[in-house]
Amino acid sequence: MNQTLKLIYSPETYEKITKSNILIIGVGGIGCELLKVLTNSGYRKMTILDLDTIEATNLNRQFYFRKEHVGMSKSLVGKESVMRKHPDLDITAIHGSIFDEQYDVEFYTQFDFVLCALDNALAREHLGRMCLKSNRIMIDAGTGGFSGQVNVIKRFLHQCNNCQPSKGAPQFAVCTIRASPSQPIHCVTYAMALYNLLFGPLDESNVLAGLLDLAQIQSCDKSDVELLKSLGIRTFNKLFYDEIKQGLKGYSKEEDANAINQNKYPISYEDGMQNHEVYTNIDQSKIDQEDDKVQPFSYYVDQFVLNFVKIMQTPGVGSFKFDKDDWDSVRFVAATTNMRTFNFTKKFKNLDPRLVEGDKMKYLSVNQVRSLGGKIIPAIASTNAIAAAIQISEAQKVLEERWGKLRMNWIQPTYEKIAPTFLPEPYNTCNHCSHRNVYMHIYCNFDTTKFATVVQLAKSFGLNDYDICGFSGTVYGLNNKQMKRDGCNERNYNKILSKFYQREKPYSNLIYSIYEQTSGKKYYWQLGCKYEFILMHRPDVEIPQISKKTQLEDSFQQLRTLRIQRHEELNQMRLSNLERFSF
Ligand SMILES: Nc1ncnc2c1ncn2[C@@H]1O[C@H](COP(=O)(O)OP(=O)(O)OP(=O)(O)O)[C@@H](O)[C@H]1O
Ligand SMILES: [Zn+2]
Repeated sequence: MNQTLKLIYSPETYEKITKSNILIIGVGGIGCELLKVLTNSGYRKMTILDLDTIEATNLNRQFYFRKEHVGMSKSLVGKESVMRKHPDLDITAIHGSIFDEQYDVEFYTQFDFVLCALDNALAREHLGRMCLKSNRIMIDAGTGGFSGQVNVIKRFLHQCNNCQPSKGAPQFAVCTIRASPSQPIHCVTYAMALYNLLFGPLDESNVLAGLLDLAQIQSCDKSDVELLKSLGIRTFNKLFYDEIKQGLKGYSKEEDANAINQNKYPISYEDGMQNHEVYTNIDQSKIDQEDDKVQPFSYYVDQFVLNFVKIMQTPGVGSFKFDKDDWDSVRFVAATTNMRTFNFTKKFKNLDPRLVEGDKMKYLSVNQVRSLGGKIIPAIASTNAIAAAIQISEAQKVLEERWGKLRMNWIQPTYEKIAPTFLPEPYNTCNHCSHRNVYMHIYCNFDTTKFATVVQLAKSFGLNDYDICGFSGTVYGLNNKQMKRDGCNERNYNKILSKFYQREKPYSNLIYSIYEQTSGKKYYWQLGCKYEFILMHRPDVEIPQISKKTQLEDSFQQLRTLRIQRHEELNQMRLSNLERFSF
């Protein structure tokens, strides 16, 4: 036993630490700090997962990465760097997204707990749900500037991140031109850096430095509008067509380049302008109001070049910095943001952006871009270090099973302190983590009951849109398009329930859940508008039995009331969310 650690931990705790197997999601600012502290605190076995590659902008605080690593996988380089110092550790590095299907409930159950070091709400929510489903404790951290928060979620004990929809405008850590932008904010950051590069002073640290031949752009005759326009078009094609087509610079690893290639869509100025007539009706005298709307795609293609010309002709060009009160710069940045979004929009089908509803990435209006651009705040390395240290101290409580000692911790710059507070209990109508979401228990013999019986049962409850889920995912989805298309429903209909659990006999605590969904739309599901029935294995019960039969009517009454309340809340929330973002 390491002598220093012996002074810190009791022998029992030390043993638990050395034997634990943990999952770390995100190897960014907080993730690197976590790795450092964990590996110096006796933890030996861990899996680290990150989807991204290293950017030049990460180097100032993500200290496991060096200049020569730019373009390489964060998790793989992270592992290599740590193992150089601690060669005997057992670290698995995964270059992938937690949204990937293979990271199912079964994947999570191999770990003792999960440390979350993510930078976006969508991924965090997903992780939260997976931890709830797999009954794994999630220790989550987030920072923004000098503020931060560390939160612990143990199922049924603490509020989950669906309990209360987040209020207030989110802020973003200094972001970055990410190799694979997954949120509008990443595209906005790129666009702002591009503005500063093209029209600002020479700045070696600009993350896009070296991307364009600036000498040619800056030395051109600014009174020649036609020349400026052709330069604008050439710049457009270079950025959004050539660069994207070639594969991103710095991708040394072949598989990275391939993975990215599949999700990239080059767009040339000429193609982008194809539907140009769509927007010629826009009343230029009401351009301010037009800035509130998401315009057709070609509008932004045109705006890129128009504003390029305009800015190039503005006296003082060469010393500009993105300013959210300067409308030419805002419109240029909005146009760039949307082009970049196009480049990385995965399911793009049509030039009209309004047809890509439901896609994670959508186009933004000029005003939305302006508002996002104003909210970017810098990432501070020491805040990340504090957050990671708190996470690890909470982790120790988890291993020691001191549940009552777990805390929500606020890092508050104003008061120069870390404020631990009690973790709130589950919101009693939360359909994800509250006990109340389990409205009924149904006992049946998994070895004899078929999914057909469960389907009949669900029908008799009056459910008309539901999924039956086992530990490792959906087995039967009544309206699940993919399951229907792949013939899964048909195939599974006559199978017995134990079919999906055969590796795990005896199945004493295995369950299936029936989730009712009030709408197939993703945001409803995310906000918890679903009702849950739990099927449990009882070898002696041949005909499925409902455990709380007498409360059946009550349960439905509750469901109905909840449904009405939820719909009202949802509608309000959805509207205000949609106004802010178009995720
Ligand atoms: N779905 C996901 N799956 C896996 N990792 C993710 C996912 N979403 C985000 N991440 C990772 O979480 C990490 C968050 O780290 P951090 O907040 O430091 O962001 P960053 O992109 O490295 O830096 P910046 O502050 O410049 O945005 C990133 O490395 C990012 O790749
Ligand atoms: Zn909850």
